Amino acid sequence: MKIETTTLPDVLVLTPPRFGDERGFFSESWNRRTLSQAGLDLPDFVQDNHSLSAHVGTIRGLHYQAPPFAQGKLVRCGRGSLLDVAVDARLGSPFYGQWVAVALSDRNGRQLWVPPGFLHGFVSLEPDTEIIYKCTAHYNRESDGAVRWDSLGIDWGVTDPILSPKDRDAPPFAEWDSPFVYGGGA
Ligand SMILES: Cc1cn([C@H]2C[C@H](O)[C@@H](COP(=O)(O)OP(=O)(O)O[C@H]3O[C@@H](C)C(=O)[C@@H](O)[C@H]3O)O2)c(=O)[nH]c1=O
Repeated sequence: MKIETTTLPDVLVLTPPRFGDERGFFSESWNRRTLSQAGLDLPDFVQDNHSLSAHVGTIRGLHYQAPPFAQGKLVRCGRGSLLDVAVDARLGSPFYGQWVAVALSDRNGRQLWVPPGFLHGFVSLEPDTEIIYKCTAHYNRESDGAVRWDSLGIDWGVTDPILSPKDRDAPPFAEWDSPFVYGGGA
């Protein structure tokens, strides 16, 4: 298991080994014990999500659930490729408003750990891109929120993305009241 840091210290890139043979490959996409032995103990996961973005340039994000339903997410790409983005939204954090973008694909097998207190979003880079992610809290519709994708200077590589109505109407980061507090156990 390869564990890499990013420019945001709490956001990590995990790459489980793949065992390739003439059939393809085998990989343990999640193994609590292996991660723990590597020194990383993530919170418990209670929900797995899977979505398909049919077209290149689909952006989903930037999303969050407010406490006490804040979610940490372990994200990977099941098919195609995507640019996955995490934004530190914890008031008082030295990295507040900073973001990291990591390319995840079905080829590179990389996973992004997005902790609670971070906004999450992605753009699809290929048709029929599938994202799969484990969550540390259940979906709670009333706590679900979004921040405008283009309000943080993130280089998505697209200027006219496909968006849901919710994401099109989301407030810009500067006009949004973050419910997350640094060190507040978001
Ligand atoms: C997120 C979610 C949605 N839904 C329902 C609500 C709605 O009817 C339908 C589609 O929801 P959305 O438009 O919010 O789906 P989507 O835009 O894909 O939202 C997701 O985006 C990524 C970036 C995330 O990080 C996720 O946490 C989630 O916010 O699915 C659930 O039933 N459970 C869930 O956990």
